Amino acid sequence: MPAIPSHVPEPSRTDPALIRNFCIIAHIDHGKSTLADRMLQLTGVVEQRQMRAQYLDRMDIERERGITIKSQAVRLPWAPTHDKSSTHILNMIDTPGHVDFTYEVSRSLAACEGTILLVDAAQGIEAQTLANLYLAMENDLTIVPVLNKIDLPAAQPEKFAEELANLIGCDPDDVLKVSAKTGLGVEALLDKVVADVPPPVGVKDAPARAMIFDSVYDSYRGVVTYVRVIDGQLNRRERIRMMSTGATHELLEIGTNSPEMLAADGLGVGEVGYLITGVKDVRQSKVGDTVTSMHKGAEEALGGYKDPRPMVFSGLYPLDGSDYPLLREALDKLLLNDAALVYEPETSAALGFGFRVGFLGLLHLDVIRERLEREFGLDLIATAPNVVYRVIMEDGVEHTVTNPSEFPEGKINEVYEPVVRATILAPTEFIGAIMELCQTRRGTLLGMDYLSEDRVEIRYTLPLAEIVFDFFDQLKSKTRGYASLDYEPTGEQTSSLVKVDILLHGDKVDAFSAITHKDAAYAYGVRLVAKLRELIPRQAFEVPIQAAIGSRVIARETIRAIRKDVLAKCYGGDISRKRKLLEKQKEGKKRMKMVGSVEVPQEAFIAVLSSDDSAGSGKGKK
Ligand SMILES: Nc1nc2c(ncn2[C@@H]2O[C@H](COP(=O)(O)OP(=O)(O)OP(=O)(O)O)[C@@H](O)[C@H]2O)c(=O)[nH]1
Repeated sequence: MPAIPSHVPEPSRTDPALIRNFCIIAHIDHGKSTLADRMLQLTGVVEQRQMRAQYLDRMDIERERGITIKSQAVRLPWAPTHDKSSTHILNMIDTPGHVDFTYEVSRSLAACEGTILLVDAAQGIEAQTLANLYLAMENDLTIVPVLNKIDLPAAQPEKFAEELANLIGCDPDDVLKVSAKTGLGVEALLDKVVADVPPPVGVKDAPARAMIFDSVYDSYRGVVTYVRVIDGQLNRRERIRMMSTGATHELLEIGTNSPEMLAADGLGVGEVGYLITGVKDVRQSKVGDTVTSMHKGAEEALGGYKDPRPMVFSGLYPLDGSDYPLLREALDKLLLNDAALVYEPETSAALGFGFRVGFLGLLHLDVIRERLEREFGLDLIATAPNVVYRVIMEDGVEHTVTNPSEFPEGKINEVYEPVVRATILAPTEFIGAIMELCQTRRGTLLGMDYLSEDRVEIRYTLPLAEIVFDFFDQLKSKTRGYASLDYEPTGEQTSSLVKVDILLHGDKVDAFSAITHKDAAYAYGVRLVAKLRELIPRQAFEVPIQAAIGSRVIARETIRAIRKDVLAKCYGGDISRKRKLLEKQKEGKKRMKMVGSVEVPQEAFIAVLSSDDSAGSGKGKK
């Protein structure tokens, strides 16, 4: 491993000609984090003994699941092999690979001039490789194609080099072949980044403009904001202005990450680093916003700022009602670090007090839920995830529905649901199975391209609601795990959607209301009613369970009555035994929820909401 270069240029005074800003885009598990680790090691910024796998993924959940959620930037000094005297500064921006976080990927790309397109040499191009490649092309980035994992016996570097070369229009020989695991070829890759990625261009004497590409809450220092300076410079202690809100802050600290924070006097053209202003909430320092100086600042923001918009909603309820204040506190804390999270209090007749929470997608939902349970010790029930509907009434009044039980009654003119453009990559033998699945999910075929003889890219428009449930699991099982999926929101469409209510003894159970396509309503009703009949114990009176659209019942089951006499067994006069039985019954009652006049065990709610074949359970992540 090379030693740390003796001369590392001063952060604020780096000549832009020596800077290379790049990121790594890859499909999940193709080895981005491992490659980043190797680069940290080779450039000497992390010493061998401090090295731990996935150095840049700091959150526990990221580490356990092996996924990157928050992007990070790190400054790597590198003197290319052919000229050891010119130390360059490579700013590597690690981007999240998952579809829920596409907006963060696109911001990270906007902070770079080049990107490493990393593809697993045993897998080939996958859906996210393509999605990210298109994003990189839109941003005019120089693309450095790389095949990873060439140490694997199953690797087919020649075949996939051809595939990659066809895709981006280069020579197969220009595709670098590396092993992020062993380090083979990684030095050559760093040299190629220096040679191929253009240095940043910006106007040194112009008013400062820096783009925020990440913003992270730190419990000691407040919000740490990651920026790329485009024009001018930002200096320590000056007052800065956030251009989307006009808010001004004092720049308490500015510096670079190597990979730990290193304070500097300022950041100049093309540089990547962090800012600390003492703000306590990432919403005050939004990804995509432009930072400028308060005095003689820039007039025009850098384009592209967009507020994150929640796509999927779910109700979160504490199992133990007395945990409600704790849940509120926990959500407030997570909000500090997550500008995409939205929530508001909600009450459910069946589940009590809780929150309706909005997420970017299913992975985001899973991560938040897991953090609430793990970091705050909460036991939660989550209602089936649903998308956001726009309902226009006959009198022109418009409703935005984020909770199925609030779907308006009365005369409805039109219902709009969000749609996505989905890209599926798979071996050609599965084309039939994939098309069948997409058709049953109300998909419209957009097109199909062959990437090579045996791999195909299929594009569909699909309602988001059909994807958020178990689509990905189904796709995987129908293609023996070979298909990959990516999707991006593309707007909305009108659909024949109805609300199905579930009634217990005539009372609606709000937690089970669902919005479905009218053709799927009957199946949903029948399934839920049958399941509830299995799960709800017999009561002292007969209980009908019905599924209904408005006042029209579409499915029905009945729980027959019993006379529940726990003391019947206690013939004779053994008082202590009687007392024991009565106490046991009292304990059981505590875990019951009353829905109208019916006692429903909490387990029944959990079983229905968490089972795979209900209206969806959040298991469709990738
Ligand atoms: N054999 C071999 N395995 C590798 C190589 N690079 C990465 N891996 C393994 O591939 C798996 C995925 O690697 P990661 O670096 O976590 O992948 P990633 O692309 O960062 O994944 P996300 O963060 O989820 O997007 C890990 O088990 C790595 O050990 C390689 O060059 N050779």
